[in-house]
Amino acid sequence: MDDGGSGGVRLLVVVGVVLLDDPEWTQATAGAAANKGVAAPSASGAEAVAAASGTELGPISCSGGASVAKPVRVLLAQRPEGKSNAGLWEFPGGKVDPGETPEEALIRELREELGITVDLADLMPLTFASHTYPTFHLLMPLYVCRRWLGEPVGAEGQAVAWATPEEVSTYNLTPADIPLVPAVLAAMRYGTPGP
Ligand SMILES: Nc1nc2c([nH]c(=O)n2[C@H]2C[C@H](O)[C@@H](COP(=O)(O)OP(=O)(O)OP(=O)(O)O)O2)c(=O)[nH]1
Repeated sequence: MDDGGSGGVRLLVVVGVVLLDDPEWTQATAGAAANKGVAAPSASGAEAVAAASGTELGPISCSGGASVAKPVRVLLAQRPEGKSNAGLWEFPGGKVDPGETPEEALIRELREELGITVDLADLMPLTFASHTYPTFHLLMPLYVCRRWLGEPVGAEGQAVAWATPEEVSTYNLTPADIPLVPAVLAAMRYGTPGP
């Protein structure tokens, strides 16, 4: 088959997640989460991650006794030294192993990388990345998740940070992730269908 003269491409399938700490969603579904025995992200946990990663929390200020709503935030992970794209930020996830579905791979990666447990029903497809790197072509389905069990930490030593919509574009993202930003911001600002 004609491959366009490129000599063939090595396709790498990776899954990623837009993990959202969404205070409005958490309030709206706290009962449902409790019924399922699955914890929605707690503010204290998110604050702990932010503190550990040196990230400033978004504005939680009080004026005349009225509290200002906390912003929705997305979890970004920094690629460690010694790996490709070291120092750049990405969405948590990783490669799909042979015999795995993308969702199985993502659930496994999130347990290994962040120490959290995610239910298949809480993974909503958002968009995908399709990007040519020098040695492979990356195809990455990107999911949204607003509910998980545990507090996300950089379980493999990687830095993690919670970013507000305004902060997302201040992070140096991997080249494949830059075109994903509008869809991620849309999910943060306007929500996505699903649980
Ligand atoms: N998980 C994840 N990977 C991404 C993103 N953007 C992006 O270019 N990638 C690339 C980086 C890696 O080459 C590959 C992910 O594979 P991996 O998470 O198993 O990475 P790895 O460091 O173990 O692999 P490698 O770079 O050593 O080959 O996809 C993203 O947002 N999330």
